[in-house]
Amino acid sequence: MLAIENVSRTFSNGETGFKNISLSIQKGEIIGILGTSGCGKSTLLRVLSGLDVGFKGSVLIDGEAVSSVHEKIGMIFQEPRLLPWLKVIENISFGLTNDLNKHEKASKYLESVGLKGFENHYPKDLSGGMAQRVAIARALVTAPEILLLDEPFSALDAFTKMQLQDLLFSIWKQYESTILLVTHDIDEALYLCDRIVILRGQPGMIYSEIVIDQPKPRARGDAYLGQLKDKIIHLLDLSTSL
Ligand SMILES: Nc1ncnc2c1ncn2[C@@H]1O[C@H](COP(=O)(O)OP(=O)(O)OP(=O)(O)O)[C@@H](O)[C@H]1O
Repeated sequence: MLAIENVSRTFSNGETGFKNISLSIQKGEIIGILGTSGCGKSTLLRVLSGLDVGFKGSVLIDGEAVSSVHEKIGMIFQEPRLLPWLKVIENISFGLTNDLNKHEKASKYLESVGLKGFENHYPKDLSGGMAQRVAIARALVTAPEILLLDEPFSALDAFTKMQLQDLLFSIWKQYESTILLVTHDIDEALYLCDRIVILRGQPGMIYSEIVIDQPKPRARGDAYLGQLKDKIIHLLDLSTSL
């Protein structure tokens, strides 16, 4: 379980990324974080990942405080961030320094993201969607219990995006990962998440939380999800009066 208790992050220049965030996330839950630009979503993920430890409050994984990068956490960013001089398989196994089975493990996750046969390609020879699949495999190879995703599909075309959303769903089913998904895409959050947390303000605070009590996999374009989308647009204060 991931417990976030009254966490705030203020930077040395006095800027506050977000404040007073408390959330309790159960194993296997998929939580969406939605909020307009600048409300602190990326800052929150950096804090949860252990990359940014200058926060107030507490972040606990299974009761243990996060105070540095944590082996139970895997992170996926908007861009794949692959090492261009390494082959696909080497990019995936990069974090498994002393693991004798690193090649086998990397091959397994390469296959789970649908890239069998691309082991020896270099990042420059991959499409954006393929590169992001490699980034997903690289995050999975250390078998993290919690996956933090920061707008992972926002740079991709609509079709690739849908394919990778389905890939994320199948990974969640297979590995029972706990997932925190920061996204600007309300449809994506409604398609994948059990709960959506809405941040508002600058600094961002939790404004609302919506539970999506619909079994997964869900149908894209479902009428009930459409109603929830309208509600979320309202909660985010995005609707314009014409
Ligand atoms: N290292 C930093 N130093 C100072 N201020 C920062 C730093 N990182 C983030 N901020 C500030 O914290 C606030 C939240 O930024 P953050 O990038 O987390 O927002 P976001 O919700 O992820 O935005 P977006 O949706 O545009 O990616 C912003 O006002 C930003 O300027």
